[in-house]
Amino acid sequence: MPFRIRTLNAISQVGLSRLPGDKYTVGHDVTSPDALLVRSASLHNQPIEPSVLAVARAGAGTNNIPIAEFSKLGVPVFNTPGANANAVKELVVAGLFLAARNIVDAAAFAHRLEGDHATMDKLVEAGKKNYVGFELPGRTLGVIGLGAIGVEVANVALSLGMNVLGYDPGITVQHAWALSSQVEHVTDLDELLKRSDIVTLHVPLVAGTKGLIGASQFQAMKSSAVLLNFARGPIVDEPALIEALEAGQLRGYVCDFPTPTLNKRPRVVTLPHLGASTNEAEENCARMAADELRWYLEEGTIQNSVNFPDARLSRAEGTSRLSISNSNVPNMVGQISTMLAEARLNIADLLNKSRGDLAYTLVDVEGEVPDDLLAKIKGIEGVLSARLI
Ligand SMILES: NC(=O)C1=CN([C@@H]2O[C@H](COP(=O)(O)OP(=O)(O)OC[C@H]3O[C@@H](n4cnc5c(N)ncnc54)[C@H](O)[C@@H]3O)[C@@H](O)[C@H]2O)C=CC1
Ligand SMILES: O=C(O)C(=O)COP(=O)(O)O
Repeated sequence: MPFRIRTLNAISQVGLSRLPGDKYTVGHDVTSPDALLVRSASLHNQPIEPSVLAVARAGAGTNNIPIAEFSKLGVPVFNTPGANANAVKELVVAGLFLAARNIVDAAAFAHRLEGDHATMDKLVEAGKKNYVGFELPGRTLGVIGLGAIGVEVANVALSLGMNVLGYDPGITVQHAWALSSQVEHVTDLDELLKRSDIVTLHVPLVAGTKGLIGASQFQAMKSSAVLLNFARGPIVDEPALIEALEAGQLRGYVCDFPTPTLNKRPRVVTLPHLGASTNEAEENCARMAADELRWYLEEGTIQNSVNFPDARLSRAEGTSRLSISNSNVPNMVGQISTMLAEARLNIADLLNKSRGDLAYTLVDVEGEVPDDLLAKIKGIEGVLSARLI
């Protein structure tokens, strides 16, 4: 039976082509899916179908996915780290210039001009003084969040002649290696806010980052500063943002997330969530997400999950593979191996990995695992999901 994958959002064909037709049925209208392949569509407040074994987000942010709910059901959620970072970085660089040169308002002014050549020339010369900007070299950029995107933004800003401050209490070793040593590491968010001419956000939207930039952060910032938000709308407290703009505490706001309140506001530029919308990024993300699902469905391999540990076990020949998700509590492997021993099944290989409250076990068993034994394993207290591959 082919695996059934339901796609939500438009997923690049380049990625979908990694799911061969003889093994996969893929589409928007696939019923009883084994897996969901999603971009930004929200899975919150939707029933989780019992057929779902895995979820892949073709992209970075997983705030549209109820990860805790999927964890309780033993369902890994995958994302595609770094696959769209260059696309976002390029739009953030555009955002720096949009802000520094008043490009959106200036272009709108030019677009509205009417008359013959001579009239327009006069209007241009009279109007351009309203759009005088500033240059980037020597200005300070504060980067909040130094992950795949933040690191790229910080490094490119140095090449534009900017001074760069970086803040990320949870920076990974891998990203610290990729970050230029010329980026000044700041451990106090307020210090970054006080010293920056432009602040750019590159953190995920989670409970701890909702409203990360609020009234007191706007107070800390220079009144001439610009805030860029290509991460997620709710990371900035919108009422506090409006107040800061109206009180002259903030020069401008450039973001990727239009809202009814922000639209058409002076000194606010909203783009329609375009950060990852390049052919290259869409292909990278879709390819990676499709591979992650394929590896998991066909081999039980876990790579780039946001809730489960990485797990890979080379397959012992002539074996049946059990893929088991369980609570990270003592004696789970003991109970599983006892059941296999009682059924006179020999274990050829076994892998057990944990992450937080969750653990994942792959067991290669010599011979066939009967359905009633699989049902018994599923019935062990603490086993969240189990299947035979
Ligand atoms: N506009 C768009 O189309 C796109 C937006 N995004 C957004 O950008 C976010 C970041 O993406 P990546 O860089 O790929 O993710 P990432 O996981 O590589 O990096 C996120 C970084 O933020 C840091 N962080 C978390 N909480 C923090 C806090 N309170 N203060 C400072 N740093 C904190 C983490 O330690 C991590 O290093 C995504 O979660 C998503 O929301 C991502 C891709 C496209
Ligand atoms: O990867 C992310 O976090 C994004 O925000 C990209 O969203 P999208 O896939 O373009 O809907």
